[in-house]
Amino acid sequence: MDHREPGAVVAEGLRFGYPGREVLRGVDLRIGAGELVALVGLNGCGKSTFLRLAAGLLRPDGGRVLLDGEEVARLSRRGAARRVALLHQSAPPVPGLTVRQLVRQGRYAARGPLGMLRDGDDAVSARALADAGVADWAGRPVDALSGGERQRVRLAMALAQDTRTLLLDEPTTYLDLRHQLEVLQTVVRLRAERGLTVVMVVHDLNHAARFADRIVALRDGRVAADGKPADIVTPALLAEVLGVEGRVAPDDRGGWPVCYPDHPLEAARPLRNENHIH
Ligand SMILES: Nc1ncnc2c1ncn2[C@@H]1O[C@H](COP(=O)(O)OP(=O)(O)OP(=O)(O)O)[C@@H](O)[C@H]1O
Repeated sequence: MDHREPGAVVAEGLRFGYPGREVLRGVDLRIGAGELVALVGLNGCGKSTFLRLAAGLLRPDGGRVLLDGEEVARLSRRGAARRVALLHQSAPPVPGLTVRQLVRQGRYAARGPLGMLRDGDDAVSARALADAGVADWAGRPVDALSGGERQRVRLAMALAQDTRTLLLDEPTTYLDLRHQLEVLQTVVRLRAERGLTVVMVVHDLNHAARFADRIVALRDGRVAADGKPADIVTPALLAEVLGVEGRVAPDDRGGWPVCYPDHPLEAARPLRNENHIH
């Protein structure tokens, strides 16, 4: 795996804290170009913080993140936004702004120095609207859409950046089951068609196990487990990383592991091995 390839994401000894709260305590992770990785862990374990560091929106306190072999913290905002797009749960939309207008904002990094739209911008925006399944709402104000509809518009906005790397922070939040599957299948398809690298935070371990090539679990500010779903989705992962007692069995058609969570544990069980539980 060449970690200087376009699309590769590497974290080395990554540390970050908010005032009075240490969140990441040394994350080491190497994601090759074209991988589809699910990031899992308890609420507050630092998944969104990791994505924000990888997108260059936060600066590490220690260590670094490399995109295509270049240190993100040294890139300009625009330079980072040409390499990586982040879908996150952002602030409420500007009143009256239409879906088309919002999605075109995703093109800002690709524009010239005076913010001029370039040839092809409209085509890229239109393709992003179609890929996210929101083309029919292009003329509607974003603030008049439901939570689930807005979430798909956020996906379109991230796709409009047309980057090799996509970071998706809970892309299925607010979506009904059908649209959760539709978005995840779209992500899988785009990864296959365009060779995208995708890192997505998902809370549903069954979605992670079915759609991702690899699952990375964070706990206590570090990578607690990292591997193929079939290798690492076990009752131990449920107990030690997600704080749940449960069972795991292979899907009878696809073979991927399916979790049956039974009870929350009082606290996540101590890690059996300091580094990796698989
Ligand atoms: N802007 C901030 N200022 C201070 N603390 C913050 C800030 N953003 C996040 N935190 C804290 O940092 C920790 C990690 O937050 P983060 O959002 O990265 O977690 P997460 O794993 O994405 O959680 P969730 O699953 O709930 O989305 C949490 O304890 C959170 O309260």
